[in-house]
Amino acid sequence: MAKPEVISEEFEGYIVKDAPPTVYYIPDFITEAEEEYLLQQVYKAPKPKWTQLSGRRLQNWGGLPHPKGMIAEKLPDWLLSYTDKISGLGAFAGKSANHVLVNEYRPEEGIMAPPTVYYIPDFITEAEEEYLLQQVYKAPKPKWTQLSGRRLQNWGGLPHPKGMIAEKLPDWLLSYTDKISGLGAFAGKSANHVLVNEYRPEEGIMPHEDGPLYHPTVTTITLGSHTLLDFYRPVDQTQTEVPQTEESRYVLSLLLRRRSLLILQDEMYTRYLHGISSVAMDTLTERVVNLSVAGGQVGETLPRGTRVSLTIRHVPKVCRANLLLARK
Ligand SMILES: O=C(O)CCC(=O)C(=O)O
Ligand SMILES: [Fe+2]
Repeated sequence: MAKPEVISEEFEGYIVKDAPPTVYYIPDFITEAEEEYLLQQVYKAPKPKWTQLSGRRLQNWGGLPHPKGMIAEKLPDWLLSYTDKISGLGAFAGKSANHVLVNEYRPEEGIMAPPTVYYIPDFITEAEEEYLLQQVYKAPKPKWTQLSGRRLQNWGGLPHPKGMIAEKLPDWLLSYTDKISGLGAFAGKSANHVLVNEYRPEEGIMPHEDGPLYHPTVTTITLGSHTLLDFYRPVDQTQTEVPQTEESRYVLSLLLRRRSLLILQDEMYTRYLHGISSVAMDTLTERVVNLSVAGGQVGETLPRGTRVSLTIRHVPKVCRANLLLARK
């Protein structure tokens, strides 16, 4: 292999041998005082600057990278002096760094996400399913919101960028949300929000992302009927030659049987869109990746009944005053 281009003479001694020839590791690049200063600045950032992921939390500086172009924001001075120093070493081939990600890992945390899909068949019993359906249909009519293709109930408060005004979950939901939180689905936090969706046959939900207001874990209890939850790659804005149909972006499906629990985390949640197609019957294919646990044969068709799903989540941003009221 050709001798790597050394970005700056003074680093020649720091090339990591046996690694791809583009790795430099520089011990004591900053002093102890600088380390302390940078940590101070990181922890001085306002709370909303942090995004909690499972296994780490992060701050994004400089703008959100996007296929169509980042809407650049000026880096704060405390970062600029370091990014300029590193750019000055030629690390970016004469360009300047304009983006910084701050990651914080506590002991036992890490970036290697654990498997991100859990499917638990028969998470609840038939009696529990019946009880939950009864409670859902006992809710007063105004609790329902009719959307095209489904109707829903919102419990726990309305998630909002400024913070959710939390409302206490009713006991019939709390026993299940607590059970799921107890499994560690929300990295030690407790679920505080439940969306109830009702789909009749031929109803569904367009491929979508759930957005940044939720902890990156979604857990779903399925009641009444199975469905297929489909995953899609987002539209690739950098690729314009070939039209990107829904079909070409389709990745895989999960069969959600009634009484099952689905736990989706991180990548599955942040990288792909999810949706349910508006059909009366589902045909199982080899792209349904959990057939062996969910039970089903490729080629089999399953007629849909009315499905009620409980989408259980943790909304990290809650208005403080109401947090106290929301507690038992
Ligand atoms: O019903 C489901 O399982 C999915 C619901 C969903 O994706 C949502 O409400 O955001
Ligand atoms: Fe969703």
